[in-house]
Amino acid sequence: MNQSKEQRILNFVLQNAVRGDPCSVLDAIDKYCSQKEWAMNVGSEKGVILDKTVEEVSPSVALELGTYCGYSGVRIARRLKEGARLLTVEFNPEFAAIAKQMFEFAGVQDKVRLLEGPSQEVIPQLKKKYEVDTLDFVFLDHWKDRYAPDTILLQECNLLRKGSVLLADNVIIPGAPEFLNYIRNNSHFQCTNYPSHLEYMKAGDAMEKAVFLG
Ligand SMILES: Cc1ncnc2c1ncn2[C@@H]1O[C@H](/C=C/CNC(=O)c2cc(-c3ccc(F)cc3)cc(O)c2O)[C@@H](O)[C@H]1O
Ligand SMILES: [Mg+2]
Repeated sequence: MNQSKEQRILNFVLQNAVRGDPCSVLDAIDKYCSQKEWAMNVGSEKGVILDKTVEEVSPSVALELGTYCGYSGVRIARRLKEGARLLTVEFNPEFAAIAKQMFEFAGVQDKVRLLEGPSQEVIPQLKKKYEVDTLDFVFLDHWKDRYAPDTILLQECNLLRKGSVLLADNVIIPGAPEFLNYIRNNSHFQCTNYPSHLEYMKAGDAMEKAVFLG
């Protein structure tokens, strides 16, 4: 059976990056996906916005929705302080297996826990099953029509506290209009838009940051 694109990305990392060096893993993925096969990693340009937000928040507990191959999970984990952890949610078993190998090769596996399943099932389990009190940072990069319902679910599950930061990818391409409409018209959130470009392309994209005001 011929390999998937995601398997080819992982193989390129295993053959071209340095084990235990997260930056070399990110560089290898960006090199492969800009030169060989496009893939929906947040990429290096929007990745800098993600880096800066993680550094600014300095989260103890971070959540990512939509692990895919693990690119943004590695990007976030490499910036986490000692003892901090990233919970990342992925419902596609093949992608989850790829991402786990990506985290191990990058050497961030002790900071990252991959939770397999749909976000709408995993989020209500975070407090009891995964011992989460509240989330300091949430990166939304899964199906775009899930951003709004999952933001509502996070609130219903009391997982956000005053100052929790949400960062959403792709609010221009593919777009998340329902999410933008919800979050920008909600007095409990302070929103900031960060214009950028679609990963590995010239087309315009943007990220949206939303700080929960409690
Ligand atoms: C409810 C639920 N629960 C758990 N895992 C879930 C989940 N919903 C999705 N997932 C998982 O997350 C990833 C999905 C990511 C979706 N991202 C995009 O669709 C995306 C698309 C583009 C894009 C831009 C221009 C184009 F022409 C084509 C595509 C760029 C991007 O950056 C994207 O993120 C994928 O790994 C999927 O299995
Ligand atoms: Mg994305």
